[in-house]
Amino acid sequence: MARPLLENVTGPESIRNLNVAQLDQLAVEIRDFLVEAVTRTGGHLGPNLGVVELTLALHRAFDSPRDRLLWDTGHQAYVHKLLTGRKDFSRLRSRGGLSGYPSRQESEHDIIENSHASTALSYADGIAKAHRLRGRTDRHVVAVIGDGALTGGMAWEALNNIAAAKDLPLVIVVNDNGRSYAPTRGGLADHLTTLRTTRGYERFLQWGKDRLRDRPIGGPIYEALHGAKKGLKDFVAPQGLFEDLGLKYVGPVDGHDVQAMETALRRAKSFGGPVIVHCITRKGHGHAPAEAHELDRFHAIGAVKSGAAAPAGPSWTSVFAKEIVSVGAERPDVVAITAAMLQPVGLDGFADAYPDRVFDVGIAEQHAVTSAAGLAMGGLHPVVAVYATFLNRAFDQVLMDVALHRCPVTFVLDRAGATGNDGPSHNGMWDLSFLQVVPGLRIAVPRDAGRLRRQLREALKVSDAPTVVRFPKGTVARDVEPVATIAGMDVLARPAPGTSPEVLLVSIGAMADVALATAERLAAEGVGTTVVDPCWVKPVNPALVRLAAEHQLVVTVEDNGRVGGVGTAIAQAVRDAGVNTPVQVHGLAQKFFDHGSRAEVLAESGLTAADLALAISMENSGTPAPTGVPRLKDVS
Ligand SMILES: Cc1ncc(C[n+]2csc(CCOP(=O)(O)OP(=O)(O)O)c2C)c(N)n1
Ligand SMILES: CC(=O)[C@@H](O)[C@H](O)COP(=O)(O)O
Ligand SMILES: [Mg+2]
Repeated sequence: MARPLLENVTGPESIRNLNVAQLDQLAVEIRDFLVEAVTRTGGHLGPNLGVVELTLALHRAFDSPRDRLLWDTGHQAYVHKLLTGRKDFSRLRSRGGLSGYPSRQESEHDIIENSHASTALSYADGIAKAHRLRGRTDRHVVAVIGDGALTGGMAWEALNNIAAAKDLPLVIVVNDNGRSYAPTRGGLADHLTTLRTTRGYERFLQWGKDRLRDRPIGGPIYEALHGAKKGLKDFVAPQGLFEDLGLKYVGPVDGHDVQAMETALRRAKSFGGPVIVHCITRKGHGHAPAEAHELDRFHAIGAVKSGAAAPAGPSWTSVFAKEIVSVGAERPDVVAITAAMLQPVGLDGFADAYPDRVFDVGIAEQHAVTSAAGLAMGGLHPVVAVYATFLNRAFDQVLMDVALHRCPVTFVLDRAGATGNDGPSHNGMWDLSFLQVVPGLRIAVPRDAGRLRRQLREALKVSDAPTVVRFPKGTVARDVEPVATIAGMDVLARPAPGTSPEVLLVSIGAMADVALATAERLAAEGVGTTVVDPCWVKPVNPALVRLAAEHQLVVTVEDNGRVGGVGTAIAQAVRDAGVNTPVQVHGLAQKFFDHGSRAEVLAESGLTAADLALAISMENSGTPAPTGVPRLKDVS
């Protein structure tokens, strides 16, 4: 379809003189653009279809970037990007293309790049206070937060502070579509539903809108009714949780009505203190297949390429999903916890089979972990299934609530290692580092489906310590059977007959194929390599230290940040045992990676067979590093 209005949008100022009909037409054009573009590249189609009118109203009521617009989680900022001069979505989430989240290097209109949910209100609190202290009282801060993100604890820590700062010019837009992926759970969600679905209040507003809107005097009366004092709302809707906190509340507003949204936002802006604008939207709005998609309203879709080959095999997640269901039949003490991601982490089958043994705590990873400690203290064995990067925010809970009490909690960390397209805050590259310091906690890193099934069961058998099983995103690696086992470790390859064992290549988890290919390259140079997979990487297996003593060089390869990871722990154990074999540690560079494919992120850190073989050969022969290959000392 032609998109004449969208084509003329070069920045927020372009939409400020459009009339209602033009805005409605522009919304149609934006939706059409999003469906076409995001279907081609993959991305967060549903959330962005739900915020078209909301974003138009925001950029009309406020003056970005002077006014700061913050997007919680940031996956719903595509329309914001379109309205701030970024229309080339052809390489969305691919290296060199637009990020799938706000990006400060892309635009001065973008402020938060972290894709971890429930943070926007805290940023807003800080920025608004900074404006006040710097005398910038004419600048507004607006935070858009979803009903899902509002179930995160940080959001309530922020609200507690914001509510106390009566003169803080801060507008909080609650984008309430009733869903994270699935319908949002919990008492807060129920309260929002009450506000949203109180028929009397909605019907009353609709009556006002229909009858008053087009009359000359109707507008102001409608405005007065819509911006009703508390009395009206109490009369037709229950006392608001937010008002109990001392926050002004405007809404619920139809988030798909640009005019109503703009009116509400301007009213909120005029208050001069913290205000909640509760807007009601529909995820996937305006695109029938998304609206009909019961699972998650096209929350995050893959690229729909005509004729694209089907995935090469099952995903890591699906292997876990199947195994945990069979474990559930054998172990009535096993229960599971998700942080609003039941299906993405593979617990949907378990939930279908054992509905009473799955708990969706909302986007509340800290609560998930300590609640798991409670479940364990109650005699159960909880499985906490989260994306690896999201466990970061529950580190203290793992350390002091689970490990200190030696609770038998099993953490299943999906999307561990380089994920790539979701940008720097989604790479699960931290867990093998920060979990190293947790006393008693044990970590399994399966290399394939067979090991995932086995190690999950091994983890669930541990009754006096927390355990971790972590695996990457995507298609599960092919099964690699060991040629031998040594004290629970799998030997994947030995030096060719007649070749002395020079290099001990320690392959961690899904890096097995890269490690084996590296060993082949080294063998071609006559370098004898033993490839070993420890399977359980924490604590370091003493047999690995003994193997190190039998080789001239130890090389470790892991899909985690280099600093403080498994390789570092092995180097420390080798040193502590008085073994002088040098250890060469390979992992992801300790940096924030630009979005790109998993392969691009791994290659950027030299985690390819070619780069590893070269680095090992150089180390082995002591020759100076050729240009281009990151010397280990050069890669932080
Ligand atoms: C700490 C954290 N946990 C989980 C996620 C994964 N996640 C991304 S979007 C999303 C749902 C967000 O729901 P909501 O805030 O209501 O926004 P909507 O998609 O409905 O617009 C979740 C759980 C995340 N980004 N951050
Ligand atoms: C925004 C967010 O955190 C999730 O939607 C994430 O983007 C999903 O990642 P996967 O596509 O790997 O499930
Ligand atoms: Mg939502």
